[in-house]
Amino acid sequence: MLPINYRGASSVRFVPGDFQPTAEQLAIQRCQNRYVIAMSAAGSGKSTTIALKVMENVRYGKDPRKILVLTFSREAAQVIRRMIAKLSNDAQLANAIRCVAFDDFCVEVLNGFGYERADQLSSMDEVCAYVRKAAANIKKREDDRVRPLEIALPEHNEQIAEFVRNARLMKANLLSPDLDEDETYEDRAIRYGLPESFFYIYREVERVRGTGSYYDDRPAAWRSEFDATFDLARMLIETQGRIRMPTYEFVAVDELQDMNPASYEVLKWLLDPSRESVEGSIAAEILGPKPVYFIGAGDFDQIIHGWAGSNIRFMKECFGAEWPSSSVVRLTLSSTYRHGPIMAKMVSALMGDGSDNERVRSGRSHKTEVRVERYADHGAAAGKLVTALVDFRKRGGRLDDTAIILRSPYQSILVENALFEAGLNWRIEGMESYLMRPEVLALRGIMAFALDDLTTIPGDDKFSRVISSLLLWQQFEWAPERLQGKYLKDAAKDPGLNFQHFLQGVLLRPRTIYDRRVARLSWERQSMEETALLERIQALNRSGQTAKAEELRRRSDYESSTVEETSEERRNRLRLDASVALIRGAAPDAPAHVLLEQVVATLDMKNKARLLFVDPAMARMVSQSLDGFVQSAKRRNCSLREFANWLKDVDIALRKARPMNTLLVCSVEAAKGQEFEAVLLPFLEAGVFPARDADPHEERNRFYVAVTRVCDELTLLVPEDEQRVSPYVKSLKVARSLREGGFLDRCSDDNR
Ligand SMILES: Nc1ncnc2c1ncn2[C@@H]1O[C@H](COP(=O)(O)OP(=O)(O)OP(=O)(O)O)[C@@H](O)[C@H]1O
Repeated sequence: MLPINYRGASSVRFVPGDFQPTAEQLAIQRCQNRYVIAMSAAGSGKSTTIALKVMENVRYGKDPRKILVLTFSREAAQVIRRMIAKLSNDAQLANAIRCVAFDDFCVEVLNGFGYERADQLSSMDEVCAYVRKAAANIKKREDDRVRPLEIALPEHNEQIAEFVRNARLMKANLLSPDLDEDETYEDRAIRYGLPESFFYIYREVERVRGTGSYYDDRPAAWRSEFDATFDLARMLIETQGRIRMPTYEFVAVDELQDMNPASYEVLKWLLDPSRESVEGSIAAEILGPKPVYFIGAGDFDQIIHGWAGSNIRFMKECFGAEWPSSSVVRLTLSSTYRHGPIMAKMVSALMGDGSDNERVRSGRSHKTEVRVERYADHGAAAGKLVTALVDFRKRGGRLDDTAIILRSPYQSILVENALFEAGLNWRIEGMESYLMRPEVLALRGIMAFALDDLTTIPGDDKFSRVISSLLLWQQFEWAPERLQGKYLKDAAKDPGLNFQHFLQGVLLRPRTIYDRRVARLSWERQSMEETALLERIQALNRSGQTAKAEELRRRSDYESSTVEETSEERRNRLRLDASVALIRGAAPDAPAHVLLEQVVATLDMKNKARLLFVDPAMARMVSQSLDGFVQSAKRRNCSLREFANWLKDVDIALRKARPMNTLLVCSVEAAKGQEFEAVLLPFLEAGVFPARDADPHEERNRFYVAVTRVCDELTLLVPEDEQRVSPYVKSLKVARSLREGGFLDRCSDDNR
């Protein structure tokens, strides 16, 4: 049943009035059960069905403001909102319905409690500082004890990264940092198969973070990703729901496979009707609580957030276990409407058990073209991407409905450069443009300084971003307050001058006792202290205590003239100095890539990456990014000044890009929940996708998510050397699927 006016090349894939739900969708839409669960394949219309169900609720009188749609990414929340708008042809209605990512929803609820807002940390590296602090607290405490415990504290980045990952899993599983009654650390260690020391640190980090009991006045000081969900879930358990949660009459969760025990706890409270009477609504007290209706839709094969506690066992065994079975219905959506029969066959081959069982059928007669392109090296792959895009556009394809999906952020260097050279506009989701990555910004900052041309880095935010990157790479300790507030505002007035001052006067000058002391203060505080000192000296002089005044002045002079550097600080300073000298001493036409390679080596950036980035995979990625940056200079084959100016042009092009006629370059995570007329997947080779050391199961799911984003045209770029082709591309059995689908003539590759 698919009499739909399909529009092919358009991101609006149906005409609002013409849309006809399938029988399966109608069954879900009209189902009267209180809890509806639909687990089915990618593109089978889950989000669409959620949108239909939401509209059905509105049609039957539910206030749109009493409807909540939760997803697990902001992009996916946008997709549902757009679907509601399209299906209902009513943007206002779509805006009235709350569509929001789960953790953002929890942040909003927690902020509504009137606490001061917690700092939201976005990277593992930011969390790392707090782990170190907690480890130092434990060490100090144990050192003070007569019989200190033997606790192995994490010191190196890799240990800290492992700690952060395990702590996330514990939080996803709602494990309180405090021991239960009669429980010992040893019990916990045995139960969860982790060392005892993990639980000591977990407890201390959470104490420092101050998750704060609801009855406690102390709010959390900071939250990293998913902490808000954990905090809210714990508060709900602790207060037995006697806190002001917003109430809804219908709740939908898309990407249900990403639920974990913590998010489930929040969901349970949202679905618990007895809360209304707790809030004292008179109507609720007389009539009894109104039931809250629920729909959840997901796909087990799309679990790519195992580190955040998503797992099939929980979903199959625990999710909804306490709901009365008569109220729960599990319905399915068996056909995909995103892509045609060939893709459906390929997906079945990729995810199947080796048998010929179809995992998913296509409900579309419309074909999905599949191409496999071979490349000699990554530079050639980027060139082939551009050729494919230009050809696609010539055939009437829309770039704003096209995505290049990347496995790893460093891969964007070649891709962005190739797009720029071809005059194609792009935007980025789920990662940063390589131009804004800290290692590249640090190099651009050094180039700008040595060449004495800060205009090569455009944008009002350049000052703070370049300085933050340089501070990071120079391992230079500066209070975060110094990068905010007045100093930056002043600096922005004349960034060139201030940048020179910053490098010359701060990073390249040996640190004195005074520098070290004020590095921990804000600029305002430093200036207050300086004024106070002057006033004190003047007052002493006025009152005739000249010796005391002289003593104060001498002490202050001593502090500002006595160098106090660690050997590491000295090494880093000298390395920076040598890098600047190297650029300044080079001939004006010396090739950029040769100089950059020397600068990267002089600064020892690759080894430093292992020290700076907590996650080893991140350190590896940074190293690859540095190589990619040098390679892109080599491809330009120009002087450093020309290269810096060329980077400026790329930067300006990216800043100017608007969604219209702009293709998307994104991570798999950001692509999840979205779909595109054309999808291009470059660099599909063993060790790259699947990435080395990644969980193979999750990696295969990641590949599945990436390929299933396509509607009409899929381009897979693989190496010429068959041995190096990604095993996932091989499992798609492209040629076989095309042959069986009766489209062998369309196969541009003999990939079996
Ligand atoms: N009844 C239908 N007729 C035609 N097209 C449909 C129908 N239902 C859904 N679609 C289309 O199928 C495509 C996939 O739908 P949707 O995004 O809802 O799938 P999904 O299962 O949520 O996908 P994923 O899990 O990959 O995010 C969309 O383009 C949607 O418009």
